[in-house]
Amino acid sequence: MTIVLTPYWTNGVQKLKLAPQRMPLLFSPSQWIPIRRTAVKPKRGLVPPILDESVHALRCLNQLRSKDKSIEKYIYLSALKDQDPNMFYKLCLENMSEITPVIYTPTVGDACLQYSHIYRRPEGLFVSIKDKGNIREVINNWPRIDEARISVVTDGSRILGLGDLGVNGMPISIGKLSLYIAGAGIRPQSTVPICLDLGTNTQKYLDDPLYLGLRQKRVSDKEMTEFMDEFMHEMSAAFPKLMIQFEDFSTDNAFKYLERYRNKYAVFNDDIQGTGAVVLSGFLNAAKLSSAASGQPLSSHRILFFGAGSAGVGVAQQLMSFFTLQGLSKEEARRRIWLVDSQGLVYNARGRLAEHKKYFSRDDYNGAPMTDLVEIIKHVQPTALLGLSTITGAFTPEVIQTMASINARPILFPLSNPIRLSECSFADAVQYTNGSVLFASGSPFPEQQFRGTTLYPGQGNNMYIFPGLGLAAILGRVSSVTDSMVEASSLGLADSLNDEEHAQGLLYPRIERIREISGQIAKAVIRAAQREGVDRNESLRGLNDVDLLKLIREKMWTPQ
Ligand SMILES: NC(=O)C1=CN([C@@H]2O[C@H](COP(=O)(O)OP(=O)(O)OC[C@H]3O[C@@H](n4cnc5c(N)ncnc54)[C@H](OP(=O)(O)O)[C@@H]3O)[C@@H](O)[C@H]2O)C=CC1
Ligand SMILES: CC(=O)C(=O)O
Ligand SMILES: [Mg+2]
Repeated sequence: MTIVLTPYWTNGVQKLKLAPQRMPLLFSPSQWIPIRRTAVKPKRGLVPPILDESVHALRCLNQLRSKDKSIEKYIYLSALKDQDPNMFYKLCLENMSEITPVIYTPTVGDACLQYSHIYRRPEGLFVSIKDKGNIREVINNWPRIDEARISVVTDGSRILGLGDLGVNGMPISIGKLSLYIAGAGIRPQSTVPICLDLGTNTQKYLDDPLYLGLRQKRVSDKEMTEFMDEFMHEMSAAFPKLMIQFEDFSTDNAFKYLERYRNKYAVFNDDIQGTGAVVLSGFLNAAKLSSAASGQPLSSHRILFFGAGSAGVGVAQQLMSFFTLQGLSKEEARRRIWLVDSQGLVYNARGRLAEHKKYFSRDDYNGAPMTDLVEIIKHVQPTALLGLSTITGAFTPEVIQTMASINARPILFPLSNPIRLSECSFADAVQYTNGSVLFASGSPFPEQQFRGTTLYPGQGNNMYIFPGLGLAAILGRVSSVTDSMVEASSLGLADSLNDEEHAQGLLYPRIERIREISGQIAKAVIRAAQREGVDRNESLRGLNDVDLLKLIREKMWTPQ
């Protein structure tokens, strides 16, 4: 333990105090300075004579656009957020569709891959296996404990579809929280990005002299569970008002720790539940258009998942409610879903299966393993093909054409991230279905011209869900995040398409409307929490819907 000069702010004035610190001056200004600091009038002579805010926004935007490489844009925006958070979030809000792909997928994937090389300054909290037994001490170093409300926690073991990146996963926690702030007006000082360092099994990083994490293989399951139990206990003790979002844990641990903590703490897994909710929402809109074209009822849809990890199975679980909402029983809903993993079609007679695949494993097929996707499509006759496999280009022209040959409007959702791992591009989906495709991808694709018409791709990404869900958790002071709350977020999103978006055949609303949408989602989620009795903010219970929505909007932080 060392004694260091710790900066703090009082009445807009920076001061220093002597304080014991484990991590001396480890925090960037945007984390320890109250955001209102930029409102303090600078002294004469310390800024240029004419510094108009709106002109300065244009100046920042021009600087951003002058960079050729996405990673350079990421680095620029990261510095801007550190130096002038108000300007950063103002730019985000005014240019959502341009900036989201830089601070989030796909570019955040590159930022993670290169994190140890592009690293400039500390941001977020690192808790390592070496801290086991003393985790409270590390957490107590966080400079704004009382203000913390939302944390995104990753262990870096499955970052997007890029594999085990170890401590290089920190930018995913940072990026998700930037979207919480931009998308739902969570106060910046309420957010806590966390990366757990439990080692990495990626040799390239262990050999990299610049790697920022521990040089050791991942710890055993037993040691990780002991660590996680201590971490969760200390987090809830230090931050009693915090909701935790688990992000990009490898599939087995994603399911394990969600089940272990979901009834004890306010936690939610973005890859299982957030992805499930966003896909259910887009699927509800796509299925209506598909059924209108085929004349078949909504309940007759058949969904084939290519990829059966945390995301694939999480979405499959959530899509059960698509069918139960149409009046089918759970068993009937289950039978309308098929999974494919790296060994092909998932069915009981195939042999031992991972626990998370068992529920959807088919008992109506006993033949030889079926591994060819075209053959599987011909066997299943799906109306929808969803990709969560990390296999680039798995939806080949033949796969897409086969889907088009059996459906008037095939639903194709290649959802793997980042963009280079997408199962197909929007251009291919349009070309090989003759423009009939109902499309959503995990990362954004450009619109396409087809026979004189502009066709728009959807972005089926959990970024539409978690900001509103998190805002609801904070305002409703929920004790846990229930399945009904997750479903409510999905239905709230599905309902948020406006007339213009409907007319353009969109499956998701335009990202520019994210604040409005997050407000609607937050309202729906708070109502669900109230119905289930997990809300602890009694003052919201007496509000009618109009007043609740008004209050939600008033509570959103806005850059000054
Ligand atoms: N759009 C969104 O909002 C989100 C997208 N995702 C994306 O989903 C992807 C998957 O994530 P996650 O589920 O956690 O990852 P996993 O690695 O756990 O799952 C991948 C799945 O794909 C299967 N698979 C791998 N190779 C093949 C193959 N050749 N043929 C068929 N199936 C194959 C795996 O099979 P097996 O089980 O046999 O190993 C596994 O079931 C990632 O790219 C991630 O970015 C995740 C969350 C949100
Ligand atoms: C979007 C997201 O959470 C993922 O790809 O993991
Ligand atoms: Mg994720």
